[in-house]
Amino acid sequence: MSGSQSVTFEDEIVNYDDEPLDQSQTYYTESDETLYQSMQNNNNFQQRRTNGLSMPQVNEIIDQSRSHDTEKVVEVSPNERYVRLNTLLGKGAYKVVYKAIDREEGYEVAWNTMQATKSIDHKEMEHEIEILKSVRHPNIIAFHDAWYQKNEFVFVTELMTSGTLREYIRKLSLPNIKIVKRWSRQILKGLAYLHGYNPSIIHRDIKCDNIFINGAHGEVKIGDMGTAEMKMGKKYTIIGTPEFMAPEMYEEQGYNEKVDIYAFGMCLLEMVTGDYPYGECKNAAQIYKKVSAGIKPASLSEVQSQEVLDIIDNCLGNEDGRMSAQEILEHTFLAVEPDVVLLAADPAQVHLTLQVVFKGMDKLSVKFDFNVETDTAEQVVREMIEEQVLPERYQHHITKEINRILRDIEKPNNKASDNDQDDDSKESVWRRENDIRSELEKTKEELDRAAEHVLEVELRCDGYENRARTAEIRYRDAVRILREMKETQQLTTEQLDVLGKNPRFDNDLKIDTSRLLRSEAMRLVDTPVSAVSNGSNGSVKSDPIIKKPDLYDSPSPPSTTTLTREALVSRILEEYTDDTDIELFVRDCAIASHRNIDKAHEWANKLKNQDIMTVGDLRDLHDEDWVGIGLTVFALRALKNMLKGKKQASQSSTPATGTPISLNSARVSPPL
Ligand SMILES: Nc1ncnc2c1ncn2[C@@H]1O[C@H](COP(=O)(O)OP(=O)(O)OP(=O)(O)O)[C@@H](O)[C@H]1O
Repeated sequence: MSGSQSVTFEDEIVNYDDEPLDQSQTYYTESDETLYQSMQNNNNFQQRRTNGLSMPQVNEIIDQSRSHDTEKVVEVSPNERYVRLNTLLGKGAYKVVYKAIDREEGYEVAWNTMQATKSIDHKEMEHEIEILKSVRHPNIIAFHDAWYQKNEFVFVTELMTSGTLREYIRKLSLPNIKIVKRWSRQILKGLAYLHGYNPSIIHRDIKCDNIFINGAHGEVKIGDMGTAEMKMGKKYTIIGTPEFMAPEMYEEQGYNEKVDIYAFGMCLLEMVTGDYPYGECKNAAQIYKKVSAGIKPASLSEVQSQEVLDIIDNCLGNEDGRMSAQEILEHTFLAVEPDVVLLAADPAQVHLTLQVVFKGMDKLSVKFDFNVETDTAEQVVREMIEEQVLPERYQHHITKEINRILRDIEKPNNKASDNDQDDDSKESVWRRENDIRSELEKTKEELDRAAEHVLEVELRCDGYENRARTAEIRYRDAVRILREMKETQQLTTEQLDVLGKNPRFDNDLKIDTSRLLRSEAMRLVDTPVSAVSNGSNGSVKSDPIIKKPDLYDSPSPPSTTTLTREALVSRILEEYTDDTDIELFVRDCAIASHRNIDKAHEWANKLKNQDIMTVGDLRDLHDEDWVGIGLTVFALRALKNMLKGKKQASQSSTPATGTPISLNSARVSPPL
């Protein structure tokens, strides 16, 4: 326990020049105006190096405590609120500390006992106790109660579970820089609180032995407030632990709360090096000499981090240039980057209220308005720095934080608009699909119609092709027949010339060659294409003379010239186009059916009465329409056959003479 023992330090420190130093002892002088001084009844607080309990006595207490298997109550406070257990927590130069229980609140506390050699000034003590009671900070061990009994001063404080920082440093061998930062921040926050108290409270014995840890949560708290003193003007009492005492504490002009900053610098040095400051010194006097001469602890050379070195240098430097606890907290080494939080926003999320929050440094926190439509993070932060509302070093970080908030605000909107867009695009896709589907159906229908039409056209084309082929064949045949007929005619003439005066052939010789021509043409029209094309029909090629009797059986046709009949044949052979005048067609038809021109007019008039003006109109007629025209069955057949390029006679008649094919439809047709 030597490391945590406190001892008083006489103002004539030179007396201890050769005495070995008991590290971490706290020293007091007669001029000190502390609680302890008042406790000594009119400045009778004597310098001492023990607290009245000898080490054997302490060890005996600890042994006694350990020998008890279970904790038990051994003492009750005068107000009966606190009960002391037989569990010893530790012992310092002045104090023996036990575990106790606050019966009112039900939690464990520390029962600190300190021997008083003389009676104390109760009035002053009560005043100081009230101050300590009013000190409330998460980084300062809470003071609960105090009383004086039987030459013993007792005060109850918050219980810390994990010992002191110094013990922890020894345990960890060398705490990492993250832990050092965390501890430092908490110590400085406690100090900033004390120093900011009105009036300021100077601890005067800041050292790693007086800083306690609650291991479960890593909480660090400043303890041993027994040396603390309200700053009512400068302080002159030489009090503290030599290694941690600022040079001004030894000087006549007095000191202020900055002595705690000096001590913190030594704590930081111990934290980062693991070495006790001035470990190279044998006693307090050597330390004093070095401190007075401005010689820094040797372990300072072990400090690696320049930032840490800067802070320690500043703390150990001149009192006036020493930073305050708050300023050290804001040093880049310890500064916690501020957060920017969104406090409020209008429904449209245009006008925002933001706040820059410095954790544990509420004074620095800044609340400001931000207009999303007109402001930019960069510009707003720059303005705040210009107005010295924000430290410049946070410019980049705060700008980034504001932009992050702006992005977060946009996200839900984006999400919403994304959703809207999704819905919109879904809708439009759905619409497009529907449109495409109906378009497809329409196109399909059109395609079907077009396909039908194509089929029709193809069929028609086939028909035209067939007709064209047939017509060509007929044409060739007709040309050939004509040629043959001409030859026949020539032959007949020659035969006549040869036969000369033979009367038996006289009538025959009078045969109208034009009638022969017409009959042949009609035969051709009536002959199936196949028969014509392959020439299998022997009658076609037969000598027209042989057929003479058939021809002569026919009634006399209207008188026409050979040329007219040739034209008629060729016209018949040609396809009648749809726009062929109905009169022309009917006339041809009448001629072909051996009817006279009057009959042709009669037929044509009946057709015209039915608005049938062209061959096309006639073709468009349905079967039932034909009946309504008012023509005779013969006329209808003649027209239909002519229209189809056929002669009804070929389908229905049997030649009267037994000849294979009758060429004259009129012969078998019913009389008109
Ligand atoms: N609040 C506490 N909770 C738990 N243990 C404590 C508490 N206060 C003190 N102790 C234990 O008691 C020991 C002695 O306490 P402290 O160091 O305050 O005594 P001291 O006599 O004032 O010492 P010094 O003046 O030499 O620093 C400590 O080392 C610690 O182990």
